[in-house]
Amino acid sequence: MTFFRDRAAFDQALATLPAPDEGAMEAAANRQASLTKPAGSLGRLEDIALFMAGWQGRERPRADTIRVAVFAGNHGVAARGVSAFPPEVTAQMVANFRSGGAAINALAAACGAELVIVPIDLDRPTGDIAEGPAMTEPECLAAINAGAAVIQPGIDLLLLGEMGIANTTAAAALCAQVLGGEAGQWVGRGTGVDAAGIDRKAEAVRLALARHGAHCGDAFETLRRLGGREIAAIAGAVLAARLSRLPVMLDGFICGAAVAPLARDNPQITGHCLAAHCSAEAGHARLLDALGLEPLLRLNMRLGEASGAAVAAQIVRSALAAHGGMATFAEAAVASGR
Ligand SMILES: Cc1cc2ncn([C@H]3O[C@H](COP(=O)(O)O)[C@@H](O)[C@H]3O)c2cc1C
Ligand SMILES: O=C(O)c1cccnc1
Repeated sequence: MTFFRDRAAFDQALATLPAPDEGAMEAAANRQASLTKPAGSLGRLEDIALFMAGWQGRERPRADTIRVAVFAGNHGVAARGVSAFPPEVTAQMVANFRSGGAAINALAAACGAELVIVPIDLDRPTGDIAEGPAMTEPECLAAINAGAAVIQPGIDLLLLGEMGIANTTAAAALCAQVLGGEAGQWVGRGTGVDAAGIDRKAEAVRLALARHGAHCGDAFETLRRLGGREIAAIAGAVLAARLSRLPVMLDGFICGAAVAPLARDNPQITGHCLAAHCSAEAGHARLLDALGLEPLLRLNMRLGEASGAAVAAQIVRSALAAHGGMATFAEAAVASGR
């Protein structure tokens, strides 16, 4: 499916983002104020209900149909020894997702979500970003469109995640490029590399920035040069979701890094996004801060696969259950406060 015909269509969409439905948010806020509880006593659950109301355009938003999309891609930079696992694991984990044995299978089932697995050209790893661009323009556009293709009518909330051995290195490169700072501030242990592995990651990021830094003029070019197929797909899904006013739950460090180039071009892009959690990956807290996203959870997770998003979706469900299901002061004949 071609959602974005060419890169100009992608740029155009990013430049003209729709806003949430203010009328629905106001109606939801009025409803919140009438529910049998002290004002504000459900804390961030109330904010989540208003957020969902605004993007769904409903006073009582729903989280009945939750879709989890996990994108997978392989990375040329893996050859530099930047992951604790070999690149074959990407395809092996895709098989595991399909047979139901991964963490995301269990966690998606636990939150009643439908799981969609999107491997993108696993037998064609991206170029090593330390030596050249990750993707050609058609490859990057195809990956972005593979991401956009998971958006369909009838979804209430979209959870995004990824699988791609070595993708914490690509994510660190994106962060260093877009947000600045030393490579060493953005690289972490990923799947569990040792100190020498972290040094190799930082060196790969330094080489990538030296090669591409001056050419990353916009989001598309930054994703094309430094990203990866699954990362570009996440960016495409986030942007296409926005055009349909579909709220999105971002998973961990790699998901956030996929959004960072978009946010540099248009900071409003995170408006329809929730950050599920702050992962244990070194740069994630700083990245969330830069994106202006307050994570819902801090569970010391560092898996990816949308695992954190699936856990956090339960909080959205709870928020909407309270917002939609509680009685008002008038209905319950409870005296309201002064
Ligand atoms: C068995 C297994 C399952 C995973 N599920 C997600 N990841 C996570 O680890 C990878 C990133 O870490 P690095 O940059 O160190 O390779 C990504 O595939 C990410 O989703 C996994 C990694 C492994 C090994
Ligand atoms: O933050 C994440 O999502 C993450 C961290 C390490 C490895 N894979 C994913």
